Amino acid sequence: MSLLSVADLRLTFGGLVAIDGLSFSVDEAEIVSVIGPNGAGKTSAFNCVTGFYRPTSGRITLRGRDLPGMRPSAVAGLGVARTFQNLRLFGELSVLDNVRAGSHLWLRQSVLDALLHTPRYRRSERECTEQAHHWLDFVGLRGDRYGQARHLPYGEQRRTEIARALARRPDLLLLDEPAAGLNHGEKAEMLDLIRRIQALGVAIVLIEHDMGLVMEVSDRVVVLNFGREIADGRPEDVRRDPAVIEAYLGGDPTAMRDETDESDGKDGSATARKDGAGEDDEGEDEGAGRETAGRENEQRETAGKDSAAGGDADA
Ligand SMILES: Nc1ncnc2c1ncn2[C@@H]1O[C@H](COP(=O)(O)OP(=O)(O)OP(=O)(O)O)[C@@H](O)[C@H]1O
Repeated sequence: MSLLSVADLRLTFGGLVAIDGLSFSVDEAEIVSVIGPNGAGKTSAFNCVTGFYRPTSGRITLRGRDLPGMRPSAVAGLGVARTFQNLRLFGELSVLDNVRAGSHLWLRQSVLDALLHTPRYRRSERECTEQAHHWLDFVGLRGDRYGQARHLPYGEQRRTEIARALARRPDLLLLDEPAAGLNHGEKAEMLDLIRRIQALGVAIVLIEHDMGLVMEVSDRVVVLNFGREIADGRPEDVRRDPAVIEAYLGGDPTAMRDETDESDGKDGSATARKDGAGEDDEGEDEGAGRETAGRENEQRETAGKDSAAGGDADA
């Protein structure tokens, strides 16, 4: 049985079909990348798996257990952790406390324990802090872990978010554009970190625009275009698939080469550039319109979730 199974997933927002019949599975300790142009439905798929969105139809199961309808906290409790495209750290809290927030899922203490500072409470708090240090070491955090998270450089904040997700001890980790905004050296470190997470036995679903990283690290690649799945296979097969080259890269086969050497900029992806979906191109083509709509909706979603879901910022 697969760890995660997504079958015929469909998600609509009014008349807009964000996901149109997506099916894929992820085995234990496997790395599956989900790629596609801006607005293809990648983050929406993550949101369906993690309980942030309720799919219109289709099935999502984790070790055979149905997920749709569960709250994000319940999905997290089953061993699914995620990071966000736009970082969601608690900026005012220390780096360490951000990661401790991930470990709290495992604490065995009651409100009474906390109020009375019982030995059990002190023991579990100590364990939580040790765990947080462990995961910060694991991700290779160099910055000050006692300072406020918002003062860390961007790349270090990304590592902190991954440390917090790992502190939940997930079986499945969903990483939404972990290399976005990183420079060349940081991307190489991210690749190494993803491999080390896999070596722990954790399965990873990766959304990433950096084709070099995707091709290097993935066991399988699923390609989405306008909500539809157009390919699912090994990286070397997917990069040669004519449908992928045509739909995703505008017919330019060289665009799927490792481009990490060519651009270190934020979202330095051939996809973003080649399909003309830049934010300045609003209304020029369908892709641009979808991206703009996506950003606006993401902001709405973020605002809504942050207030509605409370602790879901760390879900
Ligand atoms: N909450 C929402 N309300 C309305 N439409 C939404 C919402 N969330 C996503 N969409 C729409 O669904 C489509 C897919 O968006 P999604 O963010 O999943 O794409 P994506 O592939 O992750 O894009 P990107 O690479 O830019 O992050 C877009 O057209 C987007 O505008």
